[in-house]
Amino acid sequence: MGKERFVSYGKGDVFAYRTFLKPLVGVKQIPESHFTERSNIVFGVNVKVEVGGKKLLPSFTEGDNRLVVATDSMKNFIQRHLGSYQGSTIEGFIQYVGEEFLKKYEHVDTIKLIGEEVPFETSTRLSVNGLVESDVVFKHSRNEKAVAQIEMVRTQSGVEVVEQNSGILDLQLIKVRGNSFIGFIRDEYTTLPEDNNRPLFIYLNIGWEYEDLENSTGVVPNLYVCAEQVKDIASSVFHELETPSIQYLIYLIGCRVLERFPQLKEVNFQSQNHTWDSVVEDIPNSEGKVYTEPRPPYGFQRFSVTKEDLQQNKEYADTNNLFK
Ligand SMILES: O=c1[nH]c(=O)c2[nH]c(=O)[nH]c2[nH]1
Repeated sequence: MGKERFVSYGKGDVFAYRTFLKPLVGVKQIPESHFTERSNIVFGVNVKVEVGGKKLLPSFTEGDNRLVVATDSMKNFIQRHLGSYQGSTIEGFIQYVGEEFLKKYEHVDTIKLIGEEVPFETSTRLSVNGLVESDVVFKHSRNEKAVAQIEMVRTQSGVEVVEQNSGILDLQLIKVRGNSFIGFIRDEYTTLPEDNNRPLFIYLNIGWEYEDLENSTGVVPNLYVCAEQVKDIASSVFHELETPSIQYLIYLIGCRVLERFPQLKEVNFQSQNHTWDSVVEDIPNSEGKVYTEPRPPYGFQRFSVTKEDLQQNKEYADTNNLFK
């Protein structure tokens, strides 16, 4: 038997904004973060949907559109379901859309949804008590954003989730001192000098997977992992560590995330090195320097950290008195 042919189609950049979605309150507090809740006064999401199934084959091979749900209708389906969604998270929303879509269109066997946050930050306003957060004006943010993905298949008994993950995209952090990169292989190809004090600028995508799928939706807020908190863990660990490399930094960030959130089974990383190039090394009476953008190309790392890593790292930390 040959491999079954892969058939799918869908819609990208389905933007949907909901005002006054149910707030996410009651999340666990962690020492690395001030974050307490998401007001969800503005909830923005950019969804990509992809559906598949054997019955869609004739639409490709015969031009038979009888079982084609127009991708335009998929867009409407997603947007209208944001109006009826009762929860508070992107994960919960895309799971709801997936379940309802497979219920509505019985000839569709699989659905994959990616939801990227369209982030809005709070802004301040002047009140009689001084500066306070506005509850009506928000600032469109071009910084990092939360993301979630779910993949579901129809089975004989119902619908099964075959993959779920959450994450944060495009987190960009600069640490101005306390970073080295030394001790790497020096041979006939090496031109990079050893550096005891580099301005380390990193781009991070961080993903995480739950032990138990149920916890990913935020229905039990205390067991939901907020991207805002993972971001704060990343910057906190970056601050604490005299970084010998990005490789070791992301490993320790992963261990800390797993320590704070035992409901996760894995944390994974895609990092990029965008360390600035030096232009002015010595400024009189100043610790400062002048830098510019690095020349291409850029370096990158991919790594996943699991519970076993956390255990090993704990033993190491205990014997070396780290994180005290
Ligand atoms: O943190 C780093 N890891 C590397 O593997 C590497 N390679 C390189 O040229 N610079 C860096 N920095």
